[in-house]
Amino acid sequence: MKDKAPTVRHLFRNFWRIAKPYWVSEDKLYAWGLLALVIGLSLGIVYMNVQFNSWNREFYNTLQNVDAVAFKAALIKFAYLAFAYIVIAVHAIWFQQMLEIRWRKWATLHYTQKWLKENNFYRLQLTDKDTDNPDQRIAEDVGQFVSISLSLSLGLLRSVVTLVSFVGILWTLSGPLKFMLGDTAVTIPGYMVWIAIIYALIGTIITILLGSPLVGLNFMQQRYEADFRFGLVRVRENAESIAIYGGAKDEQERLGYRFVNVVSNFWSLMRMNKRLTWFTSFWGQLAIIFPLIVAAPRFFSKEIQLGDLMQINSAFGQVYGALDFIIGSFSTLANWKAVIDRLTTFESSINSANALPRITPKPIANGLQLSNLSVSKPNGEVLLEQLNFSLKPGDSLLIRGKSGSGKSTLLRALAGIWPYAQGEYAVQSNTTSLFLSQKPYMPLGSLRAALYYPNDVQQDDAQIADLFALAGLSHLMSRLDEVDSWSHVLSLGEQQRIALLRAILVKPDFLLMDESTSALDADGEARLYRAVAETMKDGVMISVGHRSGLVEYHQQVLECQGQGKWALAALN
Ligand SMILES: Nc1ncnc2c1ncn2[C@@H]1O[C@H](COP(=O)(O)OP(=O)(O)OP(=O)(O)O)[C@@H](O)[C@H]1O
Repeated sequence: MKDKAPTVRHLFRNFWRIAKPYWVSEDKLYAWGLLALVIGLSLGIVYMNVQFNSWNREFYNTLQNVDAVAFKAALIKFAYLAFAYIVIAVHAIWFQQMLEIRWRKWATLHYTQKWLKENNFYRLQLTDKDTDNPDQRIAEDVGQFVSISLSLSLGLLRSVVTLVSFVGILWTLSGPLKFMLGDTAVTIPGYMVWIAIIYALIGTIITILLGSPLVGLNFMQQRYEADFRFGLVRVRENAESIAIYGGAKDEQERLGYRFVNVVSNFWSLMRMNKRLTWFTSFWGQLAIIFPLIVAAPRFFSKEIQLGDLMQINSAFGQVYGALDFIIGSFSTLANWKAVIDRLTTFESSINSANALPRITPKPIANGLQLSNLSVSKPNGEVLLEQLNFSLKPGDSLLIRGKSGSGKSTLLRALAGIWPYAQGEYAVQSNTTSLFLSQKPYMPLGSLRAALYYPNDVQQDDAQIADLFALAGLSHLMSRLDEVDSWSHVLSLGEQQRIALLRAILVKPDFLLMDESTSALDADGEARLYRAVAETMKDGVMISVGHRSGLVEYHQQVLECQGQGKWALAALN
């Protein structure tokens, strides 16, 4: 686990690297079209604000002139303006959210595919040093990235356009400020504009100084939250083992440690936010009254009317509001940077997982053939050195040896998922293979789906009934289409029997079994092995197992002797 946020110098380059795939994807016409629409509506809102601003002058002048007719007309005008504003504002949000969900949908699919592609999710566990909790990256960060990117960029655009529009208005309205500096007469044209800029600049600088620690703290908060959640998920997934060990107290402590991080980091966030809010609220409140104070002398000297004063006030508010955008969204900006950092790390972790070597099997006419294949641990320690053997359809091999000698790892290499292997591996092309591990995988869904996983479900109930009878699972026949969490409901032995039946139903060309009958009694194992061996009589069957009973179903044995050594012998 890393302890501090990575420093991403090229924030915008990283942003574009993450964002670009969508904006050049097959959805690009829709994406750019919606963006143009949202930009148009945002500009419409600025236009309406300009209208409201000049309405201010008209309206307040009717009050100063005590003109009831003009007052009524101004109210009617307000109703039109307000209606148009509401329609534009509603649709601006609507289309922005439409763009947001399309982009998120696309990006989530993109990341899920990238993560699942070519076993990257598995390889990530082997290489992963930087990326914690890929599930959170995909489920939360992608959504946040899209939503913050849109709101920030559109907010920025709106602020710039507001600024450009209202600086002109404020310049014209505010008039020059004239005063004497010693003997010299000084004139500052459009002085309210300068005041607004200085006011916002001071605010921004102080906010940046106060708010900068928020970037790192937000990053760490997300990480601690995810670590804590992961801890809870582990307890749920290993509920039985923890209960049997009586490990609840220990787990409570572990979860407590993880949650302490969540709480203490949150306190730091609170302190930073408090410091920041003291200032931003003070500055925001001052902004309401400040322009009135600064412009009041010209009102009292009758240079401007009440309407002008109010219009100046509203224009100052717009200019300051636009400049204030960065101030107000400082924590969002910090959050955005943190999300980009996390997605960038995730993306590069997937890339490095993807870049791990792959052993690409060469095609041969039939069976499989290993020539000088060496299998190692991730740290380079050799488990099996220069393996040479070949198996033809109808052959079967039993792999034995002491614990830790590399039996499972060899099966992983043969299944094509272990990256740390060198040498030649040739295999018949266009074949199907099935890997059964000691703890079979039961997908979420019906028992029937689990039985055929990962192939298409068939409806051959007569065959399933025969197989269930053979495996002693007839009591499950009536629950075939029931959806349940089968990995928790079924005993390990039952799950292993389901997995073996899967091999019979799927009838692969290559069957790799890693102690997949370890939880069965000797009789059950013999019955099922016989049926599996019969199914595999035209395929290749490779088993890892310790039990002597397994010898009967295999023709050859590979003894893994540790430190790279091995020996191959014929059985029977
Ligand atoms: N993902 C991994 N990362 C690091 N080391 C690993 C990984 N997987 C396996 N190893 C190491 O490789 C060695 C061989 O493991 P493997 O599971 O192949 O042994 P095995 O012979 O099948 O043992 P057992 O009979 O106990 O199942 C072990 O020392 C193990 O710690």
